[in-house]
Amino acid sequence: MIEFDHVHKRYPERGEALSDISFALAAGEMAFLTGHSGAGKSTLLRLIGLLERPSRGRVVVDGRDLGALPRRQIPLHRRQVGMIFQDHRLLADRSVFDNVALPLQVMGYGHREIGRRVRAALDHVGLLKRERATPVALSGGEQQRVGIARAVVARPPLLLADEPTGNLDPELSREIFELFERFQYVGVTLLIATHDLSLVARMPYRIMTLADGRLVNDSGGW
Ligand SMILES: Nc1ncnc2c1ncn2[C@@H]1O[C@H](COP(=O)(O)OP(=O)(O)OP(=O)(O)O)[C@@H](O)[C@H]1O
Repeated sequence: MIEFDHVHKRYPERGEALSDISFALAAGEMAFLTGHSGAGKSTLLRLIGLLERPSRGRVVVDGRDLGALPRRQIPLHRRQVGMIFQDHRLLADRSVFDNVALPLQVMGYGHREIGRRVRAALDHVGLLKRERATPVALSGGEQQRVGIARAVVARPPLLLADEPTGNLDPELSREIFELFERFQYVGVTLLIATHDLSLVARMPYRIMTLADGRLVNDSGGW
C-alpha cells in the first residue's frame, strides 16, 4: 500500500528533515511510527498524503507513483488517504454530524447517502447519539473520535494518524488504539505516528523509529 524508495526531504531553512528513507507497508498492515520531537514523523505522513513532495526518491501509494501523478489526480489521491491529527481540526461552529459530513459534501454525495454514511461512521466510533452536539460540548476523547469518523466516512483504504492520542490520558488513548485495530480487522491499512511508546510496545504491531530524519529501527511486530 505504501512504498518509500530512498526518499529525502529537505527544507531550505532547515536542511534534511528526512534522509534516505526506504520501507514498504503492505495492504491491511497496521504500523506505528515513533521518534523524538522533530524526528520527521509528520513530514513522512505529509509525503504520503501529498501535502508535501520529496526532494529526492520515490513514494508509491496504492500503486500510484506520487511523483508522476498528474495534478488533476491529486484530489482523488487525497480522498483515498484518511488523515487524523492530534488537534482533530474540527469546525467549532458546526455540529458533529456536519463535521463528519464535510468530506462527502466536497465529493458531491447526495443528501440521503451522506446521512447514511455519516451515521454509520458515528456508530463505528460510538457517537451516534451526539450527532447534534457541537465539538465544544464533547470531551477530548470524543472530539478525537469525531475526527476519526470524519477521516473514515469516505471509506479510504489508508488511514494516517499524527499523534492521535497526544492530548489524551492512557485510558482514552487505549480506546483510540482499539478503534484503529477494528479498522484494521476490516482491511484498512494504518500508519500511526505516536509518542505513546508504553502503549504501542504492548501491541503486536510493527514499530518504525525515526531519529534525526533517518529510519533507525523497524521491528516487524510480534
Ligand atoms: N514546513 C517546514 N519548513 C521547514 N522546516 C520544517 C517544516 N516542517 C517540518 N520542518 C522541520 O523538519 C523537521 C522534522 O519535523 P516533523 O514535524 O516532521 O517532526 P516530528 O517527528 O513530526 O515532530 P513532532 O513529534 O514534534 O511533531 C523539524 O526540524 C522541523 O522543524
